[in-house]
Amino acid sequence: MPSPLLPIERAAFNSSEAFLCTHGLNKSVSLPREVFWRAGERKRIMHDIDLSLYPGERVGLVGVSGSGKTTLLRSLLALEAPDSGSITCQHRPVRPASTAQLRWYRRAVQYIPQDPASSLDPRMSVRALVSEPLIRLHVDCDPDERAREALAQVGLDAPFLDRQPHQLSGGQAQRVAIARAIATRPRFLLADEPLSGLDLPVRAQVIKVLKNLCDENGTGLLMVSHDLSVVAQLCQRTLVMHDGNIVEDRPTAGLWRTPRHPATWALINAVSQLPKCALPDCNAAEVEALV
Ligand SMILES: Nc1ncnc2c1ncn2[C@@H]1O[C@H](COP(=O)(O)OP(=O)(O)OP(=O)(O)O)[C@@H](O)[C@H]1O
Repeated sequence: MPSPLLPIERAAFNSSEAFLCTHGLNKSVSLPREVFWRAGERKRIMHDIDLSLYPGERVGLVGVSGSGKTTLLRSLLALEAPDSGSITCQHRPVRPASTAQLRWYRRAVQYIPQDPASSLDPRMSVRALVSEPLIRLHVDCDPDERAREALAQVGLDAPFLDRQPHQLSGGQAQRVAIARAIATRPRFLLADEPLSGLDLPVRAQVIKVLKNLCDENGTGLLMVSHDLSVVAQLCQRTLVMHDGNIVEDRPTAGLWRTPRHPATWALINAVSQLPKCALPDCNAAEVEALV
């Protein structure tokens, strides 16, 4: 009988077609010169990254600081150009380009920023913030109606439409940032530490919102996080980055049970206590046996 600890296995995703793929992504940067007459050395920050993201899956991207997570995320967002390799979304190439050229991609793949306090324009109302991507990306809909719908999906009711960012709590601001990202009804969300800076109860609330959204809308999620316990609560699959390489790419529960790379060990050891029932599809006793 299969263990209830095993969430969706990799093979299950392979049966459907990948939504977003990278092939052989490489990027290097120049390090500062040590002496002025010698050129600075180059450091590779992405090494031959091959990655497939499947519709509706929730994937965590973890790794210590400087391992290359943000560089990969920014490349997937077409905000940064790799030195070599390709990114495709449903077989269409994705490259940094003008807003007009990338309109199709921005509608399909949206970004949830780390810090809503600095990402939400303080002069705009929640209504304007959530409907702005709809207008900018020429989405065929009533922006006001879609903004209400997106807000309702993150558990905020209509009176919030007329508030401004300074009238929101941290958790409400992050939910507005999520509403803004889902307003275009994207197929995939790319999130950079969306829960950092939130206290534990608010974090649990936002995890629930994200999980429900992905389940109800069939939206996929790739979430960068330093915190493996957050990834364990939300993601069926985890990618571990180390020195610009993806060193593990496995179902989250398997990764916790039998980490294969020292970088994964280090991350697991950094989590002092995993909340009960944190892993998707397993019970409290099994979680306790793991930690
Ligand atoms: N434009 C740049 N010039 C020089 N070095 C860079 C540049 N961009 C990134 N780096 C370096 O590349 C490495 C990877 O950076 P990146 O921000 O992708 O890591 P990260 O895993 O997201 O880190 P963190 O978790 O701290 O955000 C780091 O050593 C960083 O200093």
